[in-house]
Amino acid sequence: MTISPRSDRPLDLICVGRIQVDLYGEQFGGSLEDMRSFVKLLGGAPANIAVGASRLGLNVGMISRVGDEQMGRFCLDGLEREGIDTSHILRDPERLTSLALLGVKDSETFPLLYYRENCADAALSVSDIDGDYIGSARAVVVTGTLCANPVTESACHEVVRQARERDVDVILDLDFRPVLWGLTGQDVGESRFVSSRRVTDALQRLAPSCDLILGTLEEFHIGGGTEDTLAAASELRSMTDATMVMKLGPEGCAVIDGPAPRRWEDLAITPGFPVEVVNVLGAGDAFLAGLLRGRLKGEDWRRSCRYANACGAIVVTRNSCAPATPSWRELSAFLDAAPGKTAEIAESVAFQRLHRNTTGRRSAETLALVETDRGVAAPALAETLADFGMTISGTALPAGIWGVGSRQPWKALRNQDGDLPAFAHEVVERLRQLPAGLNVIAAPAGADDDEIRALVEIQRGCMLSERDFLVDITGVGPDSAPVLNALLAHGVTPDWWILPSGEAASAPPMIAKADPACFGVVSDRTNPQEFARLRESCRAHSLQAAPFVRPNAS
Ligand SMILES: Nc1ncnc2c1ncn2[C@@H]1O[C@H](COP(=O)(O)OP(=O)(O)O)[C@@H](O)[C@H]1O
Ligand SMILES: O=C(O)C[C@@H](O)[C@H](O)C(=O)COP(=O)(O)O
Repeated sequence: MTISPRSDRPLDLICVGRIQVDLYGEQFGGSLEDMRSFVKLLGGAPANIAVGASRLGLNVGMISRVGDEQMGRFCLDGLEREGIDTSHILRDPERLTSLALLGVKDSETFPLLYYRENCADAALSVSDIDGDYIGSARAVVVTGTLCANPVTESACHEVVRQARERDVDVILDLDFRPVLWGLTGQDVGESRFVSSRRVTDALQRLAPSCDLILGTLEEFHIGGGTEDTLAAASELRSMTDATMVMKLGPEGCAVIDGPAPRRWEDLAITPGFPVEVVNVLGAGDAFLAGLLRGRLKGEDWRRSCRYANACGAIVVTRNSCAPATPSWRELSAFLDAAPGKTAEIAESVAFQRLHRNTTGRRSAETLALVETDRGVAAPALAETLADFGMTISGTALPAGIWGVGSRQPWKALRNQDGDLPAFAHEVVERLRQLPAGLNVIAAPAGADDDEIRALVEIQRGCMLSERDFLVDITGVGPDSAPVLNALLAHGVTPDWWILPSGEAASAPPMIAKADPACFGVVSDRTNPQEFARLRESCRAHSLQAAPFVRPNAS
């Protein structure tokens, strides 16, 4: 694959093909029949690749279709929040967005059940392909599954034709899912290989037009039409000059840039990173994102393969696909780990927070905190606040909003039942049941043992339910610095700190030192000079500064 010098093009990459909702089983160790609850995530291999590449700093767009309904909007919204250009994803008024149900049955079985009958992305057709859009990118990714139906196969060939005409690199992820070709029963969607001449022929029609072809061993077998891996590579080589990359699971990967090797010993393998496997689904998509981050930013194959292996390894340690893919900061931290320490790093809380706080997050501009007292939250106000955090009492409020803390209720609650950590535990349970978009503010009275334990517990709950956690120490008295220090020292590391304006400017160095993944500081901006000092101090420590909004001030 040559690196296109056309860096003037607005997009680095366009991914073409399925966008779907992944419904991920939340219980480990059961079959899909026994699964009791599912979490809804963005999915579909090309969408996963797009998310991964965007998180690593590439400019990415997609060509596909989603249904013009709630699930389609969920996918578009997710892609947009990841910074992906969705201008060429059609909203199909007649078809539904596809779904996949996934789970972890045991350490080697990851059931996958597709709901794709007449789905929106399987109707992507030639007339949806805009040559100028393709020409705005340096590379396009197509996947073998596009060839599984005649409509998307024609669209795929049109993408490739337009790309060739416009000097855009063509990347083919062989991506073989036998069930999507009707080669297995619906109940074994996870099956990775069934020999089929029809599939081999379809992939071989694409191969000559590609610059880069990727696949697992099974995917090379189907692409080459033989289960002898080296013979398959040689067969593909006889019809394409593309660089070929073989994904080898935990072993890493191999690049075949010239003639196919005759012996295994001649394969140039870049070794993988040892990690504890939770779920292998999505590894290949993250792998390709990492590989492209390397190649499209001018790195050599060796380094690009290291990026790719690291991305794949990180994803297998997590129980999701697109949401699990790492940011550039995460990938860099993983690569900096001492040899033999990668498994430890991947599992550390600090690494998980770095992931959370460097992926798909809101910026200070969109974080508004409204100060309100207990009882003030009228339904209308509550509705406006649905997306933001509130300091409110621990009781249910109108419009389904439920928060934690506020100065006196925090204390009152402890006095009421005498056990603050137990209350915090209850909060964690409740958080799982609340809709996305509600964040949590806790306002401790100080930093005693009970409070610290409660804050750490709620922090864990926020992480699990993907909510921002804010700790408000504006009420702790005139000098909040010792409280801030004590909380940080005991592992209270919220996404945002809410600090009194007079002292806020001195806090960022302390926070950044103890918790480099912190998102920022929220403070009152009634004194513009103090707020400006805070902003400056935050900027110097890679933190954001966000203002309070007072309800009567807007
Ligand atoms: N168990 C593992 N340990 C470490 N890295 C892995 C593991 N499984 C996969 N990877 C990484 O992810 C890449 C893709 O995984 P693989 O299972 O080969 O492909 P796919 O997900 O497409 O089936 C591998 O080449 C490797 O870099
Ligand atoms: O696109 C699919 O086939 C399923 C995806 O939604 C899911 O995210 C996934 O399983 C991707 O896994 P991979 O093909 O193993 O990378």
